[in-house]
Amino acid sequence: MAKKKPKTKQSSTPKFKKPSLTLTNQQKLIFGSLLIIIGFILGTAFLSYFFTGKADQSILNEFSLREAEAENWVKKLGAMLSDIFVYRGFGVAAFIFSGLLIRSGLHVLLDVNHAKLRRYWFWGMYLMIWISVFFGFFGEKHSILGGTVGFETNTYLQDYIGILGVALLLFFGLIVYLATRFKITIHSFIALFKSAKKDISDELKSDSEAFVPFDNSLTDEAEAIKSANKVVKSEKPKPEKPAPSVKETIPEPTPVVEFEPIAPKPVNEVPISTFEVEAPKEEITTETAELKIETVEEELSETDNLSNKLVADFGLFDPTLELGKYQFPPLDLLKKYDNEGISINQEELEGNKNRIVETLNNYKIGIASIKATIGPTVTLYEIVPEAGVRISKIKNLEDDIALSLSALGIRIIAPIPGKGTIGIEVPNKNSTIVSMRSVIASQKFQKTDMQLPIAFGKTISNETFVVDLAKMPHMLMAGATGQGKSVGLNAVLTSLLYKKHPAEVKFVLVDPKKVELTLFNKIERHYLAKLPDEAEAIITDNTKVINTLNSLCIEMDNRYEMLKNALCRNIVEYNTKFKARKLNPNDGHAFLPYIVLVVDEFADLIMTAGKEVETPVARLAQLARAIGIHLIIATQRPSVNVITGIIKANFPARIAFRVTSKIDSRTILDGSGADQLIGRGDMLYTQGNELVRIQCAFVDTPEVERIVDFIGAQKAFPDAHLLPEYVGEEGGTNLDIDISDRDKLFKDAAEVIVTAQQGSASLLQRKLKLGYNRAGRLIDQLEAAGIVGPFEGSKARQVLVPDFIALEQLLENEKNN
Ligand SMILES: Nc1ncnc2c1ncn2[C@@H]1O[C@H](COP(=O)(O)OP(=O)(O)OP(=O)(O)O)[C@@H](O)[C@H]1O
Repeated sequence: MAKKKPKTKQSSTPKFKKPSLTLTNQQKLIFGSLLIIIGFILGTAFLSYFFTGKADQSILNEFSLREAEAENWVKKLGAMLSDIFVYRGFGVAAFIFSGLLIRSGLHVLLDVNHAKLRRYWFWGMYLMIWISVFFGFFGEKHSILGGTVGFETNTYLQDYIGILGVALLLFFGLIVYLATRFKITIHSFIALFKSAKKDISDELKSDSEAFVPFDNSLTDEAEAIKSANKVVKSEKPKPEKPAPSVKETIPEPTPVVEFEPIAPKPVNEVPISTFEVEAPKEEITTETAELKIETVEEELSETDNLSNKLVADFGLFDPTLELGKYQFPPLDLLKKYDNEGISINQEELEGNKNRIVETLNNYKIGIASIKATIGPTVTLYEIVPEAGVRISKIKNLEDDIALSLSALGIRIIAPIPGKGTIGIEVPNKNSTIVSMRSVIASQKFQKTDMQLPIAFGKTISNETFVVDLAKMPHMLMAGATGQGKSVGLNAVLTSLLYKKHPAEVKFVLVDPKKVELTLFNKIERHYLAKLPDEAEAIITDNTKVINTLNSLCIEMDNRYEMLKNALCRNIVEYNTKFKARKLNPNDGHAFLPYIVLVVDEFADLIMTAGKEVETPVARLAQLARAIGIHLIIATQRPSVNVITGIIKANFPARIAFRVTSKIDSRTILDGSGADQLIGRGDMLYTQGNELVRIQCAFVDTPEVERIVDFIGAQKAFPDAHLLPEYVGEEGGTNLDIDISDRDKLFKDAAEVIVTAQQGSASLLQRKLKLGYNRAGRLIDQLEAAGIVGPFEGSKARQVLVPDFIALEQLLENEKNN
């Protein structure tokens, strides 16, 4: 397939090329206009030949005689050239040649797109030969239209393949031309045919509607038929909602509860209650529609024609091609547990339900109905109270119900949002493990089209819970020690490793505890990002985190600049455009992988670095969503001096594992609940208002080890993904750099910077394939030469030279001084 061609690979690592045309502007003017004039003269001569050719036959041999006069509008030269090109050459198709000359002249004059010109010439010559052979096919009678080339080629071909053979060959030639030049496919023919058919039937329909007789009775009849049809349509049976697993109605006045057996829900089945987490469908549709409109508009432009051509020739740009043979980790690296799947303890269910009803009855609260939904660790009893019962009354009985059920971790949700019921969550005596394997294997995760899907675990209705980190867009995770945070982080990373190619996502891992994330060192060159001068990708030293965070801010600014130049609003649009080859890598564009920053112990960082950490984190959290940088921050200590107001405001997605106090719960979730969890991966998730209780998927260290070993053993990128360098406050430049001491690549570097109009060392690293130190030195030298401005913190340096000509002049002046 085209996208697997090694050719594409070349384009995936574009090198900066010097402009190949070395003509000066004056030379371009002279040469360009010469070509146009020649083309024009030829065109005139050819046209004249069809009127004056016969008369000029005689003077063709008397070219050198001055007195011999030609009737051609371009006189003797015209007569001779048209004899060569039209009569002895290609007939009417010779006009194409003069057209090509004029077009070439314009290209040289205006200095535009030479690659395109080569294509024009190729297809122009092709068409010339085809037209000439086509007219030649009709014999000597029309020899002037096909020229000698057409006639002779025809007779030659007919001797070998006969008339039918030549006709078929011509037809094939035409198909090749139409298919390649106009991208015509068999489908476009079918579509054309279909639309024509539809137009005709529409027309017939509108005609018949236009001829509705002015007979009232008839019209009424038609109306009646129409409305009858409508009724029939609207009476179509609606799809039935799945029945709840346990449902019972308590008849008045004394409620009697009949508990039916509760069937376990198979994994992946449509749940009883669904928590919509994925983005609404319309959002995606609008985005796609906007993209489509954009594409249609841009297709008109020149650049788009070129990119379409490139896509036709090489296929869409494939960022995964550099590691084309990369294999995703197989499912069997993850452990299968024996006690997976829900086992129902009928006695327990019955007992719990009776106790709930009794407790409520003791307080004179009548129940209209009760049903249970069994989850992996808790069972949700949904109660519909009798009319007139105050909800707050039930809410206040939380402790009493907990006492009567003699269970920890009872949570009352009154009312369940979006439902007219009250929920009582009661932990199961024997909880089941939700394995990472089961959630990764689920259809919901496998078939998802989310950008950064995370399979967290299972909801209370045993439904696999998958969310898109790209939509969150940042996540705060808190919980007391030993309640499942590290497992949660591993579940996030594992989900992404199972779904995203190394070229599509990069992790920046911060692990002050030095133990939790070190395993991921093995996939440094596949999935990790780091600062250019760092030996280790995983950051364990708090002081280094500050540099990394600031570097991410620079990366963010660079990406915004790239998006701005590409007229894109977010990373998805940008990458779509880049894949469609609408963005030129020579202009500083590149495929942007998502970057996920994971901080395992944020409290530790804030305690040691305070504002220095808070400011870049808040900045990233505020701005980085559109450009594909996402933050996941975990902490054991959810106190207000760790999770500050500014951090909280920018992390809408929050996860709480069990915490010890209501205050901690409130700090994370803005409400209680996390203090009533039972631990071991029992968690609450919120992305706004609604709280979802989830049993986090369990992934053990040996499983993660097997995954990273599997990935680590495969071919990797030469280095970890390099983030832009960040020179701390102590960093400065020595502006007295001697011209003779300059790097050999100084001029190339200057050209790269001026072309991209972006003064960043990382750009030089990418384009010229340099290490960090050399690129940094080059930037210093460029600053000394006055090509880029001074260091500006997190922003890219300003480029002080507007274009190539100014650069040439600047360097020339330097030499002369
Ligand atoms: N989703 C889960 N399912 C089952 N058991 C779990 C789950 N998550 C955690 N556990 C159990 O809890 C233990 C502690 O989990 P984990 O190491 O993730 O806690 P932690 O919150 O990261 O603790 P610390 O903050 O001290 O690192 C695990 O070893 C495991 O036995």
